Amino acid sequence: MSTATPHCHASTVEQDGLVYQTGLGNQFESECIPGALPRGRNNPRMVPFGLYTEQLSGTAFTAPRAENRRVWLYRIQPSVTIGAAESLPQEPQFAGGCDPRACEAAIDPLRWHPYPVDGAAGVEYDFVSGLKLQCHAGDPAMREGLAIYLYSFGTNMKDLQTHFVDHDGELLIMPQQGSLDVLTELGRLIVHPTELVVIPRGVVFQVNHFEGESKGPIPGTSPTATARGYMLEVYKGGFALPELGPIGSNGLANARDFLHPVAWCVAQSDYEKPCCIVAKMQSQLYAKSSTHSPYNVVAWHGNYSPYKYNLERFCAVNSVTYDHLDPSIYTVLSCQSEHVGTALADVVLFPPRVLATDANTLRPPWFHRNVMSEYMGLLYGSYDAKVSSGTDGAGGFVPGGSSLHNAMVPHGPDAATYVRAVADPCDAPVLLNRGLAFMFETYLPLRVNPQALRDEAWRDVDYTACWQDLTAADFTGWDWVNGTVGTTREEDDR
Ligand SMILES: O=C(O)Cc1cc(O)ccc1O
Ligand SMILES: [Fe+2]
Repeated sequence: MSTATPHCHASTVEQDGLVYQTGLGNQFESECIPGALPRGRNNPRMVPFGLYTEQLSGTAFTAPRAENRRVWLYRIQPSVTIGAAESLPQEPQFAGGCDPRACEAAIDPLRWHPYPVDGAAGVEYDFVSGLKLQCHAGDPAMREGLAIYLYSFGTNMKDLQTHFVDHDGELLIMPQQGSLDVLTELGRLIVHPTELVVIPRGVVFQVNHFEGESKGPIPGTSPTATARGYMLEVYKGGFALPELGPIGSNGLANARDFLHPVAWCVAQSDYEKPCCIVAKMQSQLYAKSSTHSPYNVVAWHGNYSPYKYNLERFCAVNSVTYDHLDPSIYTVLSCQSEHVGTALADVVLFPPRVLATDANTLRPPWFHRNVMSEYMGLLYGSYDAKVSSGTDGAGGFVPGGSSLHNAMVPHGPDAATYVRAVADPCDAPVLLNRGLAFMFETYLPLRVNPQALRDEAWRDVDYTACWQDLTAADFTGWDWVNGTVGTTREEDDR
């Protein structure tokens, strides 16, 4: 019999000097002052240290157990002590001068360069005022739909003493350039490019530049540079891991790679400082002034918490025989609609991977028209369906850029990619690692911010030219009258 002491690995990890709790969907608990978290019950009359108990729910009380999300917060003062709200002018936040209801239908394939923020002007924005609505569907008042934004900022929210809370939706933020220091009621997360962070509906948070070393594939991004990236807001429900079906119980994004913060409370000396909480409700912005910090949660337990995930941990599955499969195999997170298998929003990754299909498979994506709308972004490098992209200096689909192929809108590989792929003998598997692209896919047709349609410095107005060199299949000499009559098909013509 072994006499060795068994090792128990606590399910926490350390990164950038912070501790995170691992998993997704499990019940977490954390206290930043020992003894602050009540044991054995949720709302004792005598709370340790005289803290106040507050429950924050993310689903209806009666939602099925598997979907039910809520967190118990033990805080210095309850959230209701924050002052009354005053409405703010609609502009410039969230709309970039555009009411989501004023967004326009888009029927052509669309592509954008990174949002042009000129140096000095860009620095003036913080995360909230630097949000630019790009596309939108549905209505937060009906809890149906989503919105897609770009963000860019040079100013820290902490320097303005501002915080943000979204009553409308769960937020998924993907930095493309510049690491983020995200402070939330439940704790702090450092988020680097190639990671994503999810902020549940109703959680107060603040986004600042990370003052440590900015990581990710874009080296040398200094803390004072403009940070930029993408943000997806779902008006209904929240994100969860996709079902795996016949893939089995492992693969794609593994639950243990999701990192949740530990309780983090502002020091007593910094607590009573006036600040402003910007709140969004039904696409309208409000300002609430507070005499104290919202980061006063000393302990919490539950399963409704922000989290981050490193996209480089994604375990991709693909065809190892023939044919290019549907991109749903790369789903990281999904926000389902009532219709089983149909997403309000899928977050899909195109990770570095081996292409191992046989010699008679066209390796890039096929031409297609999809009932779902496809919004794409590029985190670094280039994307395999677009030769005219990335580092060749020719513009096209570049890091920080984006594209939209709305419901049923035709698209596919550009002409240069197609010609190159047909000529490729595909006689061996290849490692495809030229970049990292992602897609937000939704069953709703999207409407576009009119500015995003008209701003010629932002929109890539020549996008559709990339398909114009696809020449017609050549049937010269074919007898159209008699040619097809009575022809038989070879049985196995692969
Ligand atoms: O349009 C795109 O580039 C995204 C995409 C990629 C793919 O491999 C298959 C289908 C698809 O929509
Ligand atoms: Fe597509």
